[in-house]
Amino acid sequence: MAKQKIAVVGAGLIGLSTAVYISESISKCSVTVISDKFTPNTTSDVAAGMLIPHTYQGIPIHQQKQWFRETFDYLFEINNSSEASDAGINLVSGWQIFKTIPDEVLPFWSDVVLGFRSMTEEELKKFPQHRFGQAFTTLKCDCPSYLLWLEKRLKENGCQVYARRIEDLWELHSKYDIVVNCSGIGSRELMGDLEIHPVRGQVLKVDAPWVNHFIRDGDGLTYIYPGIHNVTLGGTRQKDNWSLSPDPRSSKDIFDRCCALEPSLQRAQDIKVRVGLRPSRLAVRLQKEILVHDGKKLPVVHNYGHGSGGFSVHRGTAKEAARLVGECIAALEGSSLKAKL
Ligand SMILES: Cc1cc2nc3c(=O)[nH]c(=O)nc-3n(C[C@H](O)[C@H](O)[C@H](O)COP(=O)(O)OP(=O)(O)OC[C@H]3O[C@@H](n4cnc5c(N)ncnc54)[C@H](O)[C@@H]3O)c2cc1C
Ligand SMILES: O=C([O-])CC(=O)C(=O)O
Repeated sequence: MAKQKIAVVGAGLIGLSTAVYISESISKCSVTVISDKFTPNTTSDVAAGMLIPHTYQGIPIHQQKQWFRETFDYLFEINNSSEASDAGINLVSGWQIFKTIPDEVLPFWSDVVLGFRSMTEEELKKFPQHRFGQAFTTLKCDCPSYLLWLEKRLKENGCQVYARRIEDLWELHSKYDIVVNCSGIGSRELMGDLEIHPVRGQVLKVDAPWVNHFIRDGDGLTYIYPGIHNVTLGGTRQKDNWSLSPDPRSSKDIFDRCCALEPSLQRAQDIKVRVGLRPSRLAVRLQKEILVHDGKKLPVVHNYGHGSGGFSVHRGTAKEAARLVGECIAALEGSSLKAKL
């Protein structure tokens, strides 16, 4: 049976990780990634890259937990290998702190991260405005390094990569058997999906090598995340704001909020401002769709809408997308067999 030709649209975290998973798990296919932007110019490059899940309201918790666990285990294995520095993965310990006791004292992901516990009174003394906290160790990606590492994996696996904007998925019908749509916020235009909307995030990437413990305010707005090459200071969450221009007032506000939690950041150097649009949706769209045009069919697998939590679940959603691609291949093989009989 001839190899099925698969096009993956999008070269952010989700497109690259899905293409890698497909190329490693399905032998009877060839994989091509097509995207108008690549690292370092995607939303995924801007992210802090911390593995702390955000809850998707439209997805059962057991499913989200499984995606997180698969992602955590995958990156933990890389972290424990000689690939860790190339892939930009590090383990980081720290605190998530709350001004009032949260409803969820034990979040669903507490037994996936390492050493989860409540903070002690002694630890909380550092944060006089906060009454409660959780201490744990998790993983962090240096996002541009991780995206380059995924691109390298793709090329080693014999995948093709093309720079091109797709106006309509149907353009791919003449050359490809199956399309995997990982276009993130681009799906609003490409699929006409009005459920997906931007949540603008502005962060600062600073040089402060003495900061090696993360701090996240439980409201999710303020965070200090030390990584391999810099410390990410966040942030903003501006719903339906499409502006990619840095806002100087937000930068000052982020810096002040972070310094209030970690005063030594006043000495941070080399402050760079980055802005990204989180591709937000009530639920990640992870499903098959058959496009039909003039009686011809094009199977599509969607994998987009990861919002604030793409890094935390990407390997799990890539695995699920690959399973759906496998189902499309089985259906195509079944129908070509029938046609021959
Ligand atoms: C400030 C900020 C901080 C964040 N921090 C974290 C964090 O700490 N932890 C975490 O888990 N998540 C975090 N996130 C969320 C995470 O960045 C996203 O969930 C993830 O990057 C989404 O990846 P993606 O591949 O879907 O999107 P993108 O990176 O936007 O990739 C989409 C790709 O599709 C391509 N594309 C779109 N339309 C078309 C088209 N028509 N034709 C061709 N190509 C197309 C684009 O060029 C791009 O390559 C953060 C996000 C932001 C903005
Ligand atoms: O909330 C966090 O800790 C970081 C993040 O995912 C974001 O800013 O989207």
